Amino acid sequence: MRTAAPLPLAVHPLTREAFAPYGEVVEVSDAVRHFTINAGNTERYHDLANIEPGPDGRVIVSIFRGQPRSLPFTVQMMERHPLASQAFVPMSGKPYLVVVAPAGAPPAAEDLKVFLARADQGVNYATGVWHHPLLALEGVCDFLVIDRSGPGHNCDEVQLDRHGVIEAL
Ligand SMILES: NC(=O)N[C@@H](O)C(=O)O
Ligand code: NI
Repeated sequence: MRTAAPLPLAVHPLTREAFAPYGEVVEVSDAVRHFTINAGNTERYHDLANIEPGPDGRVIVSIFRGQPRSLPFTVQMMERHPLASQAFVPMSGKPYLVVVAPAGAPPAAEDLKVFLARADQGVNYATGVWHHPLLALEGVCDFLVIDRSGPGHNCDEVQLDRHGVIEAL
């Protein structure tokens, strides 16, 4: 059977509103609740992400050191964590790519949404949201990762029938 050519995927700027169907954006913003603490020294941007450890789960904090991806990048697979959320907060001062699809049935290439995240934006994938594994850019990058430790299977992977391709930023 002839395999369809990969579907070109547009790259969108990451905003809280656009990412809302997939989870939260962790960033400084006047649109989020914030207040001054520490005798005026510090501004607290409060409660930015819904961290869900899931049944019998424990929230853990890890660091992922990702090798940079090169463009064009072909999206061949997606994964989800059916039990818990997963957050990535960049630590290396570089942008990165986020590829997501709504929770539920395994996605087709047409369901994929690509965001370019700035170096000062983290993301929290809500439980079950399909996403591509870490897509670092420009160099080796560290990310603080907040996700789950606990019993049960918490990572489903699917191969896409039709691939997507991110040609350029
Ligand atoms: N496998 C693993 O912990 N990493 C993925 O979940 C990912 O989203 O990068
Ligand atoms: Ni993941």
